[in-house]
Amino acid sequence: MTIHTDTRPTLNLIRLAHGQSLDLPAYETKGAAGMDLRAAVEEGATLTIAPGKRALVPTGFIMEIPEGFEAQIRPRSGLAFKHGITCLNTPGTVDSDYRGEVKVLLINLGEEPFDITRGMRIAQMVIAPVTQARVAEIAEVSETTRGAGGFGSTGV
Ligand SMILES: O=c1ccn([C@H]2C[C@H](O)[C@@H](COP(=O)(O)OP(=O)(O)OP(=O)(O)O)O2)c(=O)[nH]1
Ligand SMILES: [Mg+2]
Repeated sequence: MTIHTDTRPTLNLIRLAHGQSLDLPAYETKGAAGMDLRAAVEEGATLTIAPGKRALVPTGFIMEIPEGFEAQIRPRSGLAFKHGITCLNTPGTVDSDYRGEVKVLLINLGEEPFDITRGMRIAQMVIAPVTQARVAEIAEVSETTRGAGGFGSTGV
């Protein structure tokens, strides 16, 4: 007998009033890393991002990320490639103790204005484990071959 147990962490989520009719964040394919996020702009309204401008786009939900995890808000490559639309703060960090509405900070790096309408899939959200470190102040750091070399020190 095979017992199938779903070991995935649970993302508890509440749809806000302006998110009620929207699909929940979802993995579009079986192996998708991210759940696509939908724009919770008003029905019939258009949020236009002019070239070079940015907008904080509501998703219409709040959530409880399980402790030990974070959510990363990342751009969708199709929007980036076709329209120059990306997340300004990518990857956006949603802390597990955040209880506000999840929002997506988009910027238009393209040459044309970009129109966002209700339900448009504007970004994706990856749930990932995080480690919190403790900080210990010390007098000296250990020696390594790299030392302080960085920013191209090994060649381009
Ligand atoms: O793309 C994002 C990034 C952040 N947030 C929310 C969740 C996150 O937990 C909170 C704070 O984000 P962050 O720590 O990146 O911003 P901050 O400028 O440091 O703000 P704060 O002082 O509130 O931490 O804002 C989003 O909804 N979307
Ligand atoms: Mg912060």
